[in-house]
Amino acid sequence: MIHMGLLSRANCYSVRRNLFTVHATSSSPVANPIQIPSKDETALILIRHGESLWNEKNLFTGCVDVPLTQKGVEEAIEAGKRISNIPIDMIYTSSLIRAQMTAMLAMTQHRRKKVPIIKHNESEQAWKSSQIHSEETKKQSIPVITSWQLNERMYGELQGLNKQETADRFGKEKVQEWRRSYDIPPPDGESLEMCADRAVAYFKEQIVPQLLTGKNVMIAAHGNSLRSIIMYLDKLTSQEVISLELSTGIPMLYIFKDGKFFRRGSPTDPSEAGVYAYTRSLALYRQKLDEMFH
Ligand SMILES: O=C(O)[C@@H](CO)OP(=O)(O)O
Repeated sequence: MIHMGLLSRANCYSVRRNLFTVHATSSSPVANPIQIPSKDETALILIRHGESLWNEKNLFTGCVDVPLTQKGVEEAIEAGKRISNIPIDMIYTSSLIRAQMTAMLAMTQHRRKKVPIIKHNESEQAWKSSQIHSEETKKQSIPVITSWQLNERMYGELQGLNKQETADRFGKEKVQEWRRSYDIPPPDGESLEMCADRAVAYFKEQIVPQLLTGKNVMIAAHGNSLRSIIMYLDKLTSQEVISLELSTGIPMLYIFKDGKFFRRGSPTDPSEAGVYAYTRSLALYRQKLDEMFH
């Protein structure tokens, strides 16, 4: 049992990180600590970007394109170590720099040392100009596809506002409703449902076909675009998704087998790809810690 009163700030942080890599319910421990998918399986890694400069300042960020902090850089490198043994054939990121930085920094740690290369798809000319003309070199590279559909939920008129000040002004409940409810959008912004309409559609149309052809995929994206994808993968209800909280920079692993997704839960040590807080009690615990330190 953890006594929060006894925890120093530093301890709390590490407890929080460990807490969110442990799944409190279902999935059994993974027998193989390296978690390499077997032949008829492919890996899907989801990772929320590391801490950004606006996460640090506690500002609503949404689609504003803010880079990582030093801590975010370190989180991305740490995440890379956790997944360094898992094969990756394709990377999808949002069009925002914090997700792209996270993917690239994580890949610096990968055992296979393949080169992640951004495929410029903004125009036919850009695509053509970035072609590689050696099959051998292609084999040693990992295509990185960037897409706005994986961007963070657009936070509308809240973008740039301080989260605490907004809660003081509009009330904690209202702000929590904007931040976590499924279908209530913040003023002039996207609800999670609206974000899911583009992110999950993109996942089904673009990413699932890659998994079906045997490619191992990593997605580096955002708190809410990933919450919507996880909601789809884990068949969470609009009520359940309210409690789903994603920490920055913790990679999560799914195995795709026979057309189905299996979440790899309960990692056997803290250096492995983990899972996020899925239970209401863990989410509430995290909220308490957030309130203590923000
Ligand atoms: O500000 C944002 O864009 C998001 C993620 O940092 O915030 P929230 O925690 O409300 O989803």
